[in-house]
Amino acid sequence: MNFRENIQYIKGVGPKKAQALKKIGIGNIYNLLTYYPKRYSDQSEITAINAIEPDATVNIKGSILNVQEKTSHRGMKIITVILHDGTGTTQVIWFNQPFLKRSLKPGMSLFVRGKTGYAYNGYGQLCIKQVISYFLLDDTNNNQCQFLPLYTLPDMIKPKFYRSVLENVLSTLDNIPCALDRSIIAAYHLLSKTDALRKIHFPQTKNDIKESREMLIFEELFMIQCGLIYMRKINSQNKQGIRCLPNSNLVKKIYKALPFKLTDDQEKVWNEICLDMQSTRPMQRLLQGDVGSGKTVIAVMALVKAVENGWQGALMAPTEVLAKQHFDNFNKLLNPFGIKVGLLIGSLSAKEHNEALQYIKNGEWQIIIGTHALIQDKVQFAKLGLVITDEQHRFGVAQRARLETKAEQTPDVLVMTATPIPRTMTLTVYGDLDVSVIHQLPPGRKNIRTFLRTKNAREKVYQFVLAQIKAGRQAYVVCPLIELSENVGAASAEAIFEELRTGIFKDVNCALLHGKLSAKEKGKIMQDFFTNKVNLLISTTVIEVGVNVPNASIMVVEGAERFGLAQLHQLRGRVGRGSYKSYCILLSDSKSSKTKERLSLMEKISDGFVLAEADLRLRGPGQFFGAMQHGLPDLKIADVLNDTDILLAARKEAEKWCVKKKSMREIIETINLQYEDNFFKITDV
Ligand SMILES: Nc1ncnc2c1ncn2[C@@H]1O[C@H](COP(=O)(O)OP(=O)(O)OP(=O)(O)O)[C@@H](O)[C@H]1O
Repeated sequence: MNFRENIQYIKGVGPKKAQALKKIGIGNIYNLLTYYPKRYSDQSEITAINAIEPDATVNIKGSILNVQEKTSHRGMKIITVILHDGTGTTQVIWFNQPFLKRSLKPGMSLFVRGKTGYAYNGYGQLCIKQVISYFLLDDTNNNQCQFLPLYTLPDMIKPKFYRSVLENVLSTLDNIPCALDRSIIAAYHLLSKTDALRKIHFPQTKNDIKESREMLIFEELFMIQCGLIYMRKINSQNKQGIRCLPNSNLVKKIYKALPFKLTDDQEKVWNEICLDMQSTRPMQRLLQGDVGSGKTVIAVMALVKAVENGWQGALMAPTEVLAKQHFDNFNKLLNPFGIKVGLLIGSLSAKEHNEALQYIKNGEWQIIIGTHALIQDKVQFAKLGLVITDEQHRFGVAQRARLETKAEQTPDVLVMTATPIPRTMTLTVYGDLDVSVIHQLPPGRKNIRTFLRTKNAREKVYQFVLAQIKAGRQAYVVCPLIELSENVGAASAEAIFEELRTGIFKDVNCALLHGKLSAKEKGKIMQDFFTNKVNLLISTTVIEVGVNVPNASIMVVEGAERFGLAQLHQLRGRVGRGSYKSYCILLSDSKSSKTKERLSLMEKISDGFVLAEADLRLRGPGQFFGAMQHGLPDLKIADVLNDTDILLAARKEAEKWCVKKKSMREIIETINLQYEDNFFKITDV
């Protein structure tokens, strides 16, 4: 069987349905097999119609008494089925699926899983308002299993059809590539891959679901670990890295010129980096440190070390605001020592841009700070020896790799992140890197006092902000994006800006910062904020990463419920960066007890790692990972938080297997099949 065969050619699919399936990532047969059910509906758990409660998800079974089609005043087709089960009758409502009128007939028996609510018809009857899945009970296909797999499918693809396609493919399944060797399958008492795939899609018992999940989770985590270990091996063994000498004059002078003494953690990390840079093995290191823990100074020292050894160093920041900030700070510190620092960002004029390219190419610039602009094809370095990416989760692994390829010899790579990543996840996300962590904050930092308040307290909160500003401090007000689109977010920030600027803060210099502004405008506003010309900065999350204004001591977050904890912690890290007592006030009117619980963790926990762990537990890895844009392929079935035991076992096996070159070929074939060559891209085995 050719697992890469286009799904379009499977019996019954055709071009239109294939297109719809492609949108959810199913382009070929292998994708189809590994598109796993989101959940299972236990069909034996049937709710009697007279026991239905509002706002619940229920399974009901009954016979159809009547099928009606209506058109709403907005032109939407509504199909209403009256279903009777001996205890009572209820309506089941579908929108815009007029074809149901033909397939559902009085007298037929129907299974429906759906959300309950009150009908819009004015009589307020309880009904099934949102159908999740349904099928006719006389349909033998569906009657067979107690556990009905539920998939997220496009409207056009009906669950019944989808299952028939799957059944068709599974019935002819042979020789499916499996990353796990027979000996691992036996040692861990796992199902064979073929059995696991059959049972995950067509389980007969609860145990089938459990066993098939175990096998597929093990295989998935094993593949990710093999990929990461292998990438690291290729980087470290086959490539000759550059070798720096032990620290000499320049590094020592700049170390002395720092306005503070490094913390013990900073010292430890600096030593680790020095050792990496002094070895011929290319450095591949992740530097994790909580917000404000002082990672930047470590980056500066590493860049200087590269320069002292005759190399160029590049630092790639996630935003122009941040690149500019680093550029200004680095220049202040390094210019007196004759080190040339340059800036390459998208908003340079054509002339400046060309000059920058020239200076990078001829080696005049020794340290180059930039954004994504650094990875354009046009950028050529004279002698790139060190690549630092700041906030790597905003780039992908692939982008990091692109910057590395701009060097003739394999450069040293340092990835910095302020997103505290729980330990179990570091292994999954950054399994290809060595890890250094700065836990300590610089001395003298005061805890940022955090409060959760409702909108009733808003007036009082802003009075407090005003008092702080009058005392000479600066403040941030962060507004959420209403939709995912930055456009809409700008509108909401705009409204708050207008309200504050013309109201309570009418005598204060306010500015509005959001993603719709040009990079130049953004730069100007940030400059005015750095120099205290602007006292109150109203902003969307553009300011989230890295901005360092020690005089800013208070932050108000509007609509705090819209942010994840990790993100709130990042935002909060913008204050408390100097010696002033600092505050973060979260405004939220959310009624949800879960949301309140989540936000109140911010009041209690100041350690970013502890908070990230809590966030992960509350929101689940999907959203946590989603927000991080980690650059790894989405896990198809494993959940790194709950599957920690399997993760550790898989890691152990992966380490053993990656030593054997011969067996790696098969594993990598499966990896490339599962992730469609778009993550690991391993060809050279
Ligand atoms: N050892 C130290 N002693 C005193 N102050 C320090 C020390 N290290 C760094 N700082 C100062 O602490 C502030 C935060 O440092 P830095 O910007 O490097 O943090 P960061 O880890 O990059 O934070 P973020 O992730 O939020 O960008 C800066 O003003 C910096 O000058």
